[in-house]
Amino acid sequence: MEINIETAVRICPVSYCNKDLLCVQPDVCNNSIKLGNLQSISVQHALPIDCTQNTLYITTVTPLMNYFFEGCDVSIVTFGQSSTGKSYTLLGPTLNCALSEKEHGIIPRFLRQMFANINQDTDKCFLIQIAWTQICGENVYDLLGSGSAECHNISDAFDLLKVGMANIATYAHTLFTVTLEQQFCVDGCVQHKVSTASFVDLSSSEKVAVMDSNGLTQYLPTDSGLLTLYKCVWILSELNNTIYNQNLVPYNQSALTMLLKDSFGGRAKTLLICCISPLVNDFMETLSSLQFVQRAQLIKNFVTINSYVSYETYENSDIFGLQFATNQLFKLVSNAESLFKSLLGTGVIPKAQMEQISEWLTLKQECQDCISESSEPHRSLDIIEEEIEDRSKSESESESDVPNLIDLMNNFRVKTDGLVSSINRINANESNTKEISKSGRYNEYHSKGARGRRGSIHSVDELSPTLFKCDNVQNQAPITFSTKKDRVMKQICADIEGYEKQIEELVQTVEVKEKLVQQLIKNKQTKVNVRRKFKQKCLKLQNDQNVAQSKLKQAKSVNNHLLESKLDLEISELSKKINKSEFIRSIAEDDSATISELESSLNDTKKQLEKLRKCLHRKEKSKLELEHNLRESKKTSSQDTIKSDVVKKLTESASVDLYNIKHEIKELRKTRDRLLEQRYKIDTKAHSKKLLNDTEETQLVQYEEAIEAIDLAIEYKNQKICGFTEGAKTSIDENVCKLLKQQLLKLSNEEILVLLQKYYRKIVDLRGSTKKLEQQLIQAENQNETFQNQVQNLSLVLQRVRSEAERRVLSLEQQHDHKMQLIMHHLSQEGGEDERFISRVLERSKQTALALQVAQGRNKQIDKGSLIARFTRYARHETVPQQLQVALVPSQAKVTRQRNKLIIQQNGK
Ligand SMILES: Nc1ncnc2c1ncn2[C@@H]1O[C@H](COP(=O)(O)OP(=O)(O)OP(=O)(O)O)[C@@H](O)[C@H]1O
Repeated sequence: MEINIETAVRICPVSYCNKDLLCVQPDVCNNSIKLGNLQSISVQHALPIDCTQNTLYITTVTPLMNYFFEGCDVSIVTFGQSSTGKSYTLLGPTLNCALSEKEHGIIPRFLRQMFANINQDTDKCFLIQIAWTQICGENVYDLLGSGSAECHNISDAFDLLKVGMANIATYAHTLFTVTLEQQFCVDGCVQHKVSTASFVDLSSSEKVAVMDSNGLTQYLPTDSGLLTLYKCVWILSELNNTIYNQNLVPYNQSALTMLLKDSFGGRAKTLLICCISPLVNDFMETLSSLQFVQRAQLIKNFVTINSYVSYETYENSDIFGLQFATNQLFKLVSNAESLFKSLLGTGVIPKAQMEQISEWLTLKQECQDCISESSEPHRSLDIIEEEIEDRSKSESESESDVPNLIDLMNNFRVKTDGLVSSINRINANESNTKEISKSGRYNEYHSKGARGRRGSIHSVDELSPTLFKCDNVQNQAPITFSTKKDRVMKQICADIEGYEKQIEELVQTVEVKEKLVQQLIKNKQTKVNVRRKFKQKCLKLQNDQNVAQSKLKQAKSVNNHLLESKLDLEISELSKKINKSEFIRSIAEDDSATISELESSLNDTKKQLEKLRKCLHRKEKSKLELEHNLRESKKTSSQDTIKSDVVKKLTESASVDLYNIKHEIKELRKTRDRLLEQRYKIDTKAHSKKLLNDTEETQLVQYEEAIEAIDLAIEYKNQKICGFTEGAKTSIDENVCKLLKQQLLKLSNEEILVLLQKYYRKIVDLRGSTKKLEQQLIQAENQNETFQNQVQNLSLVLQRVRSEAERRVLSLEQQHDHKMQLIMHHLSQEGGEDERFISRVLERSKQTALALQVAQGRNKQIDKGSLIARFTRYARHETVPQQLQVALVPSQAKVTRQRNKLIIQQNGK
């Protein structure tokens, strides 16, 4: 669509109104500018002298928005003398005043309208990128500091505007671009439209008067960019052809014109806004600017819609759907964010809700930081995409080979189980060894207390109750936390190992494929020679056969039986030779298709390799991060210990008479040690016999409870020493406690004993079931870990089997091709077609025919798990020619196929 550059003229308002000093007047009705010399210049939009920013935008820019959303590039260029309002027209007065919407220039208004349109259109998916550069002479600088930036909403865009405005230099041309990418579904296909809106502020420049070819004075800018633009505009305006001869237009002479190529004589819909001064003193400048406008409006641009359709598959459409949904969510979130921010500003919201809102805003910011980490928006989405892709690929592969895989998996499971149980045995031995070391274990009792439940049994000299409390909380929480982290770390390490192995496999496969491709390419010419030679030979033999046949006819007609039988023999010999030659021609077939198939398979493998390397890189990064976290948490805990030590010293310094209580504690500790010894005896028995009888269990509980009671007593005394008077908080109501005490006092000794026995029995039961539950939990955890190991091992082994199989196929092909090459080379030489040699070739090629058939089915590996099928076909002895079998690496296992099942047998079994 050819469209002339559209022009608008805006006259800069002056503060005084002495009409005698004004040299231009807009004729709004006729869209012309009347000059003081009575000359009149027609333009598309002669704007009134008091034209507001809004009127200018609605009259000139709004129609461009439709072009933009249709997929056309649009360009708005402001041009004119210094201080005539070019920047004011595009942006508004200043950074701060730009906050007043009334004063907003074209760019903020355009952005606002664009986002309003986008928010209304729920059927499309949009992607917006903003860039802002300034051109100083021949240098181009980025004003945003980040190249182009993705924007999700108007506030993102305004933030960028502010960044750019703060960086603009005084005498520089600026180019602000908004790129809009739209995607939507049409008849199951995805339609894409990509359009760019450029906003160019051409800086004014000093002018020099020059005489043109007609003897008229022209004022030309001294700025190299503007001068080249003048030249381009003049040339373009003189060319009448719609398809301009690009070589005639000196776009390449300056950076500015190269950037504006599409705006002047290119594919954009362009609006040129000329800002002029009405003052008599500025008349020559005004005239010069209007002459430029006159020239520019003669230029025809070839406006095109930038759109294309991608025929994405169902899965890809789904991805598109997901992207679309994500985009919508982004919009919703940003709408909510603006709403919340404005609500916060009003100050009328109750405190609790204010807190909720600010929490929401913080969360949103955290999410955004995650997504746009290192200026790579949607980076995490990419990762997910790749990983899903990988997984779905392997899932779909496994679906097609389910029966085979089940056999394979069972086989590997047995191996893995064996490994796991042997590891368990080793672990069990280790723990037994630990138990045997009595002193070690006994010390453990001392430090941990009964069943390790209490960490409070410290000497008074060591610890205060307050610290004990801190210790208890602080020691436990990080342990679980770091254990979790350790697990994650373990998983990451396993993943890294897996990726490294897969990469190693693939690197080997790539090497083999590359070698084969090179070999095939190298041998191509020899095959061409053989084909040509044997084609000629066939023709010659057919000729001889025809001659012999006509002789035979003659012999038959004269009943010459002797000649007849001789000729019959000759004809059958000839036909045999023809067959042989045909066959050799066929085995020297053109393998261009094979080469291209192999090349594309090579590319796929390389891509896969690249993906794996990326995954590995990501895992290594996560590992480093996690290691850093672990170091940090260790640091924190050591800081806590230091803190505890300081408090401890402070407590120690308190002057309290402790002697008596210390003595009591000593006594209590002695009793506790004796009880611990008894308890240890039973516990050792429990470990050797595994199970205790009821009496022993009761004894154990008795000891434990007694130890716990002593612990409490020691703890209480410790608290007393440290001046911690508040008694242990109990959940039982004080009145209930009193009541209970009264009732207990009424009981006789015997009754109390019975009560205690009942209490102990209950405890024993509870402990028994807790023990069972604990054991079950440990078992479940172990099982879970075993399964995870199995799955990981299986997928690795499967991957290795696949890669090995593929390499084996490739190496077979390589060997086969090498042999064929030797044969072809011989055949292509003079005298190489002697009978004995050809017969040998025929014999060999019969044997290799099946291998060739398989080789023709190359690249199936990409179509899900058929690689395994190929592998098994090769491994079957009856299908592999004998010569090639010798060259085969002896296989570790024999793989056979029965219906849909793969059966793997170890050699010699
Ligand atoms: N139409 C207008 N209404 C109100 N103020 C205007 C208008 N045009 C220009 N101004 C004011 O005139 C001053 C100069 O305008 P501006 O900086 O936009 O000119 P410019 O052509 O970009 O100048 P330069 O080429 O030197 O960068 C600014 O203070 C601006 O606010």
